Amino acid sequence: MGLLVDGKWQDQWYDTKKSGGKFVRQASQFTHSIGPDSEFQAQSGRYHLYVSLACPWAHRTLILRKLKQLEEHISVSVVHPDMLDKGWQFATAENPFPEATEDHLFGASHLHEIYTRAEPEITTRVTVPLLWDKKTQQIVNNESSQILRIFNSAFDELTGNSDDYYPEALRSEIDEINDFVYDNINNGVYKSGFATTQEAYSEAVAALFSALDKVEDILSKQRYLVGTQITEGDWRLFTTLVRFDAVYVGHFKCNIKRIEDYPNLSNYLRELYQYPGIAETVNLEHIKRHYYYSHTMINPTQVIPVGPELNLDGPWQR
Ligand SMILES: N[C@@H](CCC(=O)N[C@@H](CS)C(=O)NCC(=O)O)C(=O)O
Repeated sequence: MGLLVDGKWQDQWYDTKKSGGKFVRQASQFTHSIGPDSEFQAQSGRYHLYVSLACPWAHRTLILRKLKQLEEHISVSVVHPDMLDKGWQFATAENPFPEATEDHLFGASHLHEIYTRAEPEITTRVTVPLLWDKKTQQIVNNESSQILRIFNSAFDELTGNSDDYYPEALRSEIDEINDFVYDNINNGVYKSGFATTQEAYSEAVAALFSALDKVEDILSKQRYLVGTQITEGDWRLFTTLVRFDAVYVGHFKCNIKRIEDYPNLSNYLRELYQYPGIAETVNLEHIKRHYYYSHTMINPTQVIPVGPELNLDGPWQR
């Protein structure tokens, strides 16, 4: 784990000293869009997505890529789940992992090489997801929430798929629930797990479970977060829920309850997991391995728990 400073890799864990033990997530640096008004046009085969199957932020983009039938238009490289002293690395013949790949574009050994290829003097954290433009050799975007919006609509003419996960009429409701879910749940699990003081941890975990209680209540009255229609808000929540009982309960100490203990959240989770195409985007082997093996500050033995038994394929009722 580390970051690039002036284009040089530095091995360094998140610095929580300045923030009283709290984990503060940094803003993403590349925020271009794709479309007629952009230098980045929607073209088949032009873009490449770098992801980790373990990462909830990258997972969202894989879900939209699948739902919007973009797989044949946007190629993908999948990093190895072990994110160690040089950050995200690619699989190699000596260091393979099922479903992890090499860097299909440049044969790089680490993801930070892709960032410095775009900007040799860059100072940044080296995160997934990352959307790369093969034509201009630039990074288009490394902010998952924006990549979702790009995938939702920018390639519709190419694919003929106009399914809309951010419909105009629901935008303000989606924005509102997204902000709440992001701050308290998506990022809330990280704020709990990466906290380095009791106070910071206790505060984050209380906010997390109060938010889960609120979402449980919403889902007791309606099928999806903003009503009867599935939207990006649901997919953004899903990628945290599907990791929760397997990793966040134990590794991040988010253990007041499990998702399985919430009747509506657990049924909703199973419904979304079984939505056509989604289960194949979920890789629990990468998920468990990444968190338990990479975060040696939290789990220095790197021992990966065997359980829990999950029931994602079980029946659901909504
Ligand atoms: N704001 C980014 C966050 C992405 C992110 O933090 N990804 C994690 C993996 S789950 C990462 O690559 N972390 C490496 C680091 O922070 O050094 C997004 O949503 O796209």
